[in-house]
Amino acid sequence: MLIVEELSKSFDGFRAVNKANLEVGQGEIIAVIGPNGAGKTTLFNLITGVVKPDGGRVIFKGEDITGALPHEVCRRGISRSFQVVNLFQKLTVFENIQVSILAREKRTWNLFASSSKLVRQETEEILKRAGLKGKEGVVAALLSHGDRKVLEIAMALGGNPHFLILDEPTAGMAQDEGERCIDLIRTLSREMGLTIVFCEHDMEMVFGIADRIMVMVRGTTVAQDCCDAIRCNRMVQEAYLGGSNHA
Ligand SMILES: Nc1ncnc2c1ncn2[C@@H]1O[C@H](COP(=O)(O)OP(=O)(O)OP(=O)(O)O)[C@@H](O)[C@H]1O
Repeated sequence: MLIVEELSKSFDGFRAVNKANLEVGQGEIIAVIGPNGAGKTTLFNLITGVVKPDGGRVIFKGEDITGALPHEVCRRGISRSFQVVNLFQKLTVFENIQVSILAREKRTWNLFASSSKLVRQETEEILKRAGLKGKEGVVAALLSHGDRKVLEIAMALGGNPHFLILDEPTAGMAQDEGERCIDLIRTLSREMGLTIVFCEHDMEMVFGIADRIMVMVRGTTVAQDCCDAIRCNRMVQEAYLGGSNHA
């Protein structure tokens, strides 16, 4: 479904992503892991058009989308959440989701216009799916950290994606919030058939949910394999897991 070939990006001569490769099949859950600064977020930025690559290609569903703008990437079915949560703080949970759906349809949200009454059914469905029912009237700024991150995933669903990219979805969450978020990711994969790529530092979560794992070190793909193979990969252990089998 997605092929990343030799993708590269430098910032002021520093190679943040260095000929990275990634292959993602339809319906897979792929974890991208690597130490701080390995280039995971930059890789996601390159795939989603937030940053333009210096070299390499991004092929999605057989089409070359290298360097496409974020809205074009989104229109093709790739949605994402960010490491730092991106919400409309003064809007309610319901309104935030509505905005994301209206944005997909190229309409703008206005509290006093008929648009606010639109897409209610789809908003309700996303609310329910994300487990945010009962919190629809809460202003985003007042949500717990976990709910804010889940709302961001719900907003990504507003783009009606086939492919979801999540940047550290459970970071900073309390254990119960993290478990809820993991359940949500599994549900999105199983029930909606979404293909999901995420990066995460919590190895328990990574090994518990991923079908396959891509390991990045200093901008480069050092391994891409199933969980068991990654766990046993000596190069991964030395480069990332500190030489011992922490995984
Ligand atoms: N816009 C930018 N300008 C300059 N340097 C950047 C920029 N974006 C990323 N970098 C640098 O590129 C490297 C890779 O950063 P990136 O955020 O992609 O790593 P990461 O693997 O996501 O790290 P973390 O796990 O800490 O989030 C870092 O050294 C970072 O400082």
